Order: sequence, then C-alpha cells, then structure tokens
Amino acid sequence: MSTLGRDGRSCLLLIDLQEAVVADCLDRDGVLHRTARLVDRARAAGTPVVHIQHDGPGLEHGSAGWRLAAPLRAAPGEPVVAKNYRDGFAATDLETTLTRLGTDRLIIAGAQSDFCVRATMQHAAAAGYDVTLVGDCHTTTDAHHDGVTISAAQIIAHTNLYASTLRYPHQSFAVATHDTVPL
Ligand SMILES: O=C1N[C@@H]2C=C[C@H]1C2
Repeated sequence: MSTLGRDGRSCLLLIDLQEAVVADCLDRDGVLHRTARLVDRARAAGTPVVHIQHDGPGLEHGSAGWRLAAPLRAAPGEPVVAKNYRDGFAATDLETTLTRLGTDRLIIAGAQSDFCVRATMQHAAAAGYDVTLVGDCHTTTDAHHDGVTISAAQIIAHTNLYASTLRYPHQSFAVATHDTVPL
C-alpha cells in the first residue's frame, strides 16, 4: 500500500495525450483506442480520471496541437491539469487535486513514455504513491542522441521493465494492460 495514508482510492492519470504530442508516436491510433476503452472502464467503475495537458512550444494553449487527441475528451467535472514541465507535479495543482480525490494509487497512461510519463511516474513513486503503468497505453517516438538511435519500441519496453521492477518501502508498482488493469 502507498505511504500516503489517504482514502486508498485509485485515479487514472492521462499524461499529455494531445494531438501534437502523439502525432508521430508509435502505434498512435492503437494507443488512443485502448486508452479510450480504459477511460470507459474507469468511468463505469467510478474511478476518477485526471487529464494532464502540456503547454509549450508547439503545444500553445488552445491550439489544435494542444487539444486532447480524439477520441479522448475530458468529461464534465474531470480535472484538467496544465503543465509546463515534464513532471506533471512541477508547478501545478496535481498534488492538490489528487489529495482532494483521496488518491493513494495512480494508474498512468500517456505520452511520451521517455519524457513526461517517466518524469511524472518517478515523482509519484518518490512521493509515496502506488503506481500501475498501463503498458499498452503509453507511447513515444524513436530517440536519437550522441549518434545512438533508440527505437520507440525499445523505449516503451524499457519503461515497462522499469515500472514493473521499481521498489520503494511499503509501496507497490505494476504494469498491466488497459483491459485488465485493476481500477
Ligand atoms: O513527453 C512529453 N509530453 C509533452 C511533449 C513532449 C514532452 C512534453
């Protein structure tokens, strides 16, 4: 169990699934389709859904690229957290929002795996949340650095490996698919 001692509730956190973010990501349509099914499951189960939207270059607030990628849309009353940094907790009201919802466990989906998903997931773990990464609902693009190319598939697989083997005292971490993840 998490170390937060709240209400023991889970929350589905969707990170930056925005048109311009996912445009060139691996299996874009599949990830969005599975995430939409996951959102349907969460809403039917009464599990809160929180949307994070990145504001930044190419993602200017209100622009076409900034919008949540169809078919994803925030339902009335679902929190939408705007951010400017990779970590969804940095300079945002995400922590306040999750506290208000009595959240001890985050179910995480989004993009990009190696940037905002990774940074936000790591912050959540260090802050005491239990975390389940939805292994078939996050994505990214190939990365190139120092003459090395890392494929999106390798990044996604390593992100799942990292999340499934992460350990903190008195906390639990897992990777699950969109159709089986406990809500
Ligand atoms: O992972 C990410 N999500 C937004 C677009 C790229 C970074 C910021």
